[in-house]
Amino acid sequence: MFPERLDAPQAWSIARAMMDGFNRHYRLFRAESARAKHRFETADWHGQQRAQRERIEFYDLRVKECVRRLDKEFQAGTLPMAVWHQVKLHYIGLMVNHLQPELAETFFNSVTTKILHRTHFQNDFIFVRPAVSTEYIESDDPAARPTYRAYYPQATRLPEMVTAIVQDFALQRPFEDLPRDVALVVHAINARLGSVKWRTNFQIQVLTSLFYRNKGAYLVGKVINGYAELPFALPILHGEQGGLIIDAVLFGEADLQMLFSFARAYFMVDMEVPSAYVQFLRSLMPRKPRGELYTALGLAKQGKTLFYRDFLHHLKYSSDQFRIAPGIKGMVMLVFDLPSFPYVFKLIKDRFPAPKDTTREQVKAKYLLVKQHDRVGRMADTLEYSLVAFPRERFSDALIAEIQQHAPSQLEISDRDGDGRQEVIIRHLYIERRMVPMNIHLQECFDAGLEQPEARSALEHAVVEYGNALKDLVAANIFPGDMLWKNFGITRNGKVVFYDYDEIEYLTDCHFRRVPPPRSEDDELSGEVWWPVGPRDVFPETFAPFLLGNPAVREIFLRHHADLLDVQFWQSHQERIRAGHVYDVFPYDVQRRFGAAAHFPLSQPSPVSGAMP
Ligand SMILES: Nc1ncnc2c1ncn2[C@@H]1O[C@H](COP(=O)(O)OP(=O)(O)OP(=O)(O)O)[C@@H](O)[C@H]1O
Repeated sequence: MFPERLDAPQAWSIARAMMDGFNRHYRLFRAESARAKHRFETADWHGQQRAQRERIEFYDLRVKECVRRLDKEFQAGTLPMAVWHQVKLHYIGLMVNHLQPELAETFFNSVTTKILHRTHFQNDFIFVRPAVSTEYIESDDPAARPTYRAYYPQATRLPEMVTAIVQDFALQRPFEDLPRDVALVVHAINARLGSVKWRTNFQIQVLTSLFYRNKGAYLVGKVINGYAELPFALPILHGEQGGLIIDAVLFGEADLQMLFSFARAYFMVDMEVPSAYVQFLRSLMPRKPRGELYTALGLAKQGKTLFYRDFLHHLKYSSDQFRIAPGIKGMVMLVFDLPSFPYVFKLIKDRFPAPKDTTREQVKAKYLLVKQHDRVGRMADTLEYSLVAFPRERFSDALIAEIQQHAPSQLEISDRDGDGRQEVIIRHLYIERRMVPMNIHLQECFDAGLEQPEARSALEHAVVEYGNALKDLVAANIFPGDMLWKNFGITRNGKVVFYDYDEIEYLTDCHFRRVPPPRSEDDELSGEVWWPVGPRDVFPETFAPFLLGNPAVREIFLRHHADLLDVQFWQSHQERIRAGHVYDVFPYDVQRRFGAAAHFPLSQPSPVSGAMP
């Protein structure tokens, strides 16, 4: 029950201090995101990547700062619960006209859960559920920019309209040839809309901040005509002569999903009302959970909060049991899933068998490296949680036995909150999107029979995509370490994504070597590695025997990606990266590029069909 009177003298000051802490966080977050425009205009690619990496740390730093302040000024840890009740009420009052209330709630939770005991993690003290609505939030500031702008064609034609849309972003770098690019965009829109009649409500709505990431800026919006809405995005890049170019038009939910994929780095976007951005983006991608959209906008803590709320809701409305994930078990990670829920849960085992030579801390460091690095659409993002409780009755006994055997330090089974129900509490885990492991996918193709055209085409797609994934990782200065099929998964859209990070290295830290000539006939005949191998030595010639045992796979791989078996390929890219080159990796099919064929990046256009029949 909430108190009738707010009579604790410190409660208001504590709530105010927490809100100040959040406001400072969002101010810094927003300023860093806004600076992305200048970095883009001046082609400061290394700066952009550094900022993307560093911004991820902002949140935890501000939470720590705030906890320190509360301890110092209010001895927060010693206050009675009656005071915390009132702190929450005052805080709700402070959110009434706030422009980021949902983020402020999450910040409040992060701070209070560092101070209060776990038994108080309930809606009286923290925001288990949101208290404030995010609908129709607008800034009253006359200088504030709206969330999106609407353009109507009445007086103008489509080319003028598209030109105005692009020019309104006032990018401080000239376009190489804007009329040419606008003509290409208009042609694409006309081709897409076909001969439909323009209805009275025909308009184009565009989000007012560009979305920056790596070497690109993305203009995001939708065309509305009658009852139809067509989402679109225009990637703006630097052309070869240094001027700006519109590189393609992406249309529809699938293209946008690829742009906002969980396997890519977070965008930098200058947003005053993030919930309004999320609402707009949701209208373009209705199937993408709101949590993933917040994460894609760099608001990863909010993404985590929403994910967890969705997860608890799913648990309540499902009845299946957690089980060991299908596929080959990991030596380092213990992986389980809930069949009805499209994510996997991964925990680090307590011991690793030979030849694994690593520690829990090193594995965590590799996962962190991936979180902070550009994931180029090829490495799954992970959400990291501590002390997660699951209902015991949802765990199969086999899974409990598995955890007891391989990760006992991570497991507690108890009635933590004293409600008479046993819970499985996992000390530390990662959660990531579930994919179909590649070994299972390939086996399904073989089982269907490669004389079937669909199975053949699915196999071809998977193998070409696998090579592309390796090449995109190269472009991002990543060597996956363990390249076996089982360490890659295939997504709903047929993309191949890597998920096993414990042996990952920067490409520039590896030594790519040729296998030395045999010293004797014995060397030549032995099936063993007889030459000395250093910790980061890699021998590309040796990939074939363990990857390409199947003749059909081998034939496809060699046709498209034989260069991956050549030491020269790896060394030359390593040299370019060392010399400061930042490769382009496009979040869309390279065939979609207007100037396309002229310069493909490292990877190849994918064959069309990726799905299994
Ligand atoms: N995102 C995912 N989607 C579906 N299955 C997954 C996913 N991540 C892991 N798995 C399954 O769990 C298994 C083990 O996961 P992972 O490769 O991460 O563990 P590992 O211990 O690092 O493996 P290794 O022994 O190769 O180092 C995979 O082979 C796969 O079957």
